[in-house]
Amino acid sequence: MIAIASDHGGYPLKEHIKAYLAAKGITCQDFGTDSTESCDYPAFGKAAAQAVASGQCQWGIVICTTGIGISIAANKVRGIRCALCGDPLSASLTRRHNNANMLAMGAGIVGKNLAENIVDTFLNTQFEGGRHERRVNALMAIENDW
Ligand SMILES: O=C[C@H](O)[C@H](O)[C@H](O)COP(=O)(O)O
Repeated sequence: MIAIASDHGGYPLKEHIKAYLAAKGITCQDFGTDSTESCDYPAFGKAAAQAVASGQCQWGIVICTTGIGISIAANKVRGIRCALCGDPLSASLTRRHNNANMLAMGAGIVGKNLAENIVDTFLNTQFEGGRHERRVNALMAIENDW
């Protein structure tokens, strides 16, 4: 199960990715928004991130116009490593090195075909562990410093 969310700027791409994944038999739990009517991205990024952090969903995908605001929102939730990716190599490396559990994309930055490629790469790439595990552990420990 994949948590998916967007603001108005990401809504059309969210709907496209949902349909794309559904055609592959992958189900998304949609945390909104439900139209292109103007809304505020923090609540939607937070809702999808909480679903991932709680274990309700394995992965999260969040989309706004740039991908920046909604990725910041998701990364405010404890346990989340949300990577903003605009290309498949970044999607691959953030899974291999950062063990990212959420993907953010900018609907104004990537087209539908590129977004599909980024999503496929993200979902099909494994964490490498090793030296990266030490770094990810140190990254998450920052949450306990404050
Ligand atoms: O980081 C923020 C997102 O890209 C938003 O989608 C964007 O700021 C929305 O802007 P507007 O209200 O002008 O559509």
